[in-house]
Amino acid sequence: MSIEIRHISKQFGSFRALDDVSLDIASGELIALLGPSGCGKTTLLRIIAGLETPDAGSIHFSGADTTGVHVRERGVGFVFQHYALFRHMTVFDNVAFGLRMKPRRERPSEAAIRAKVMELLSLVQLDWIADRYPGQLSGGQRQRIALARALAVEPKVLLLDEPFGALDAKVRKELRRWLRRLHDELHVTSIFVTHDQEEALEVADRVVVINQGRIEQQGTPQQVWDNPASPFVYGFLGDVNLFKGRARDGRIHLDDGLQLDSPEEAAAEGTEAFAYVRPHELDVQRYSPGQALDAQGRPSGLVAQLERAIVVGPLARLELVPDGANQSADNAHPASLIEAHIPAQQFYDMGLREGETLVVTPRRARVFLDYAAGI
Ligand SMILES: Nc1ncnc2c1ncn2[C@@H]1O[C@H](COP(=O)(O)OP(=O)(O)OP(=O)(O)O)[C@@H](O)[C@H]1O
Repeated sequence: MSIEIRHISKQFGSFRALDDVSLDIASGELIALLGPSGCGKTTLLRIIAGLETPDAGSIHFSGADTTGVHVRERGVGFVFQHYALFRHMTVFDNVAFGLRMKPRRERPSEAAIRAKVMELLSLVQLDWIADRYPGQLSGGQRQRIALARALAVEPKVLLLDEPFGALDAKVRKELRRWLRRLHDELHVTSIFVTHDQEEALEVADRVVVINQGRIEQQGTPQQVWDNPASPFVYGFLGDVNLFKGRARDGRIHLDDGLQLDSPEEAAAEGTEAFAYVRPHELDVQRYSPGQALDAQGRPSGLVAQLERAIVVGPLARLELVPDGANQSADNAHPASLIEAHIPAQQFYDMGLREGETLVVTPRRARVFLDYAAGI
């Protein structure tokens, strides 16, 4: 079943939680709604479910307007972060609940219910705990049972609101891989709400980034990661270094003296510019006098002190303080920390020490012009 979201707006008092949101979700797709706390993800999910009424706009399931359809009639399954299972019922009875509550003429026989529940429990790989009570399960097992219960009534749409939010990092990782495999088997149109970018990028076919009640960007995980549409998305999808500067003579002059190519649209002289560089996009070399200049005598990199190095596993995270001597005279901004990520092996091979002077050079930068830095 496809879902079409058309111009949805929602206010709570004077607060605008959703502002003209439109989105098409294809049948069988797994979409992640990603954004910071309070951006409106849950409100959108609740409107799709029919638990909340929009002030404006409409929701269509496979082309049919469902705006006035009651939540019970929408064929939606839910899994929430704290969707408590019935504590006094066994795992089996929890999963069977929705089937047993069906009107008599739609209700399967007890034998058919048993077969269906056991099939679902084996799908979530928990058929061996059918007789246990929720209090005897781990958090991850409980969420898998909650998912089996949601799937029992064969929903046309599955809505998951931070389903793994309360679990520890390792279990979360296992469960999201498991959810992805399950989705590949079942192909139920699913919407997954999370504020965790790694989770969204790993699980979803398509990621929809929401900020302050509006969609900032949508695309495959690769598309949004490679080409963030705004400073907000850039900052939200991972660590980033922000360098400020101005457009001059067709190039971007950073406050640190470094020059970058201007973005495609011609930058008006003097326009404020923000260059975003991910920590792994910085080359790091040991400094020697004169080395940080290009053939025209312009800085080719930023001279900075290695203040701290954190080496964990295969990665060395370097915290660098830009060298004031290399900054242009009109620099009004205080030096901020630069973070560079290099392979741990390179760190050891170079024999880097805290306190040394290094040169960092962006291999790639994304420049946004005259744009309030959204991070
Ligand atoms: N019933 C309500 N009454 C008043 N304000 C509300 C109500 N529901 C949500 N809000 C506000 O609307 C905004 C969006 O809330 P929503 O729950 O959709 O955010 P979210 O992106 O899901 O955040 P989180 O990740 O923290 O759950 C928040 O500022 C919230 O305080």
